[in-house]
Amino acid sequence: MYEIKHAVAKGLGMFAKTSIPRGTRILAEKPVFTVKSESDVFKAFRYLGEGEQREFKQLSVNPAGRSNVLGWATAAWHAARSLLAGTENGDPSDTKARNRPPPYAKSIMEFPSVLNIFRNNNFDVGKDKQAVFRDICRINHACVPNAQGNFNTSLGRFTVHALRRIDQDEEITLSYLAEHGASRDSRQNRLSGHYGFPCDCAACDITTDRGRMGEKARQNMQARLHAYAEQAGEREEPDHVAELEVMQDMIQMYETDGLAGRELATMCFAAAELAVKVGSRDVALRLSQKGLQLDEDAVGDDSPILVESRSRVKAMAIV
Ligand SMILES: C[S@@+](CC[C@H](N)C(=O)[O-])C[C@H]1O[C@@H](n2cnc3c(N)ncnc32)[C@H](O)[C@@H]1O
Repeated sequence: MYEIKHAVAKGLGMFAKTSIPRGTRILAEKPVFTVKSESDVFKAFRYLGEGEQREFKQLSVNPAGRSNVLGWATAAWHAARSLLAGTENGDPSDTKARNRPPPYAKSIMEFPSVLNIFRNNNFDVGKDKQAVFRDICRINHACVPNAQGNFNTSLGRFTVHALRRIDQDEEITLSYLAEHGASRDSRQNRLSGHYGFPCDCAACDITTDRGRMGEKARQNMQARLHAYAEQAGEREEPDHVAELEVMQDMIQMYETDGLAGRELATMCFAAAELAVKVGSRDVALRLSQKGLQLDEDAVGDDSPILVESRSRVKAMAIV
């Protein structure tokens, strides 16, 4: 369904080899390794096989990232700790470790580049863990992505689903951000600050009508949210009708901009709950069905996330 090839200035990227319908599971990949914190990265890396280490080292490096002096010092510290605590001469009670093959990477000097690659390529897989994947790590970011990645705990794999139809030869994109209503500046700051790259996606290109319209819609929405929050602060009781209107406008803004996926699904469920509170059962039904469809497209019907969303809708008792 996909191939990995050059994506101009972004390095490599993942492209559709055929037209991919909305909701399709494009891939379900097992992590190369999973860690709970950066200090475990070198250890995890050392226990990869030689081939896997080679593949890991071919993932993209971030020259502008946190490879500064402090970064190198932190890296060296983790590496030294990992080598000193190494199980070669380490804890004799760790029987699992004794049965493992010897680690391949032994040099502290290797660690800064390992950490840089990890930082540039890890994905959250829930329970405060991060993982690195062979193919998924080649998927570039877009602020209005056409696919979404989620960790499916029952499969033990990270899945990527098409959020809309993806045309043949179109680049498959994910969003590295958790929320998408923010202005271009704040998205750019977050992506440069956290991931070290200036985003060049279509939504960030304000030289085009598409980019400008999306930006204007976000700014209007933020002004609306701000005004609503100020009014709400002055009220004694919450005004659920006004709140529902704001949420519906926000949902509409996301949809008009081409955003879909779990964030929008969650907004639909929250708005449906408000609609139940104000007695608009039809609105609640429409919003909750939309939310379930968005979730199913983003995670697939074997995902525990969808099971949870279905229970959330069931608890609204609207059908
Ligand atoms: C997880 S990797 C994605 C795959 C990478 N392009 C490669 O060659 O392996 C993340 C890196 O890709 C590049 N990248 C991803 N999305 C981008 C975007 N929207 N604009 C510019 N660069 C991007 C950045 O260099 C970023 O640090």
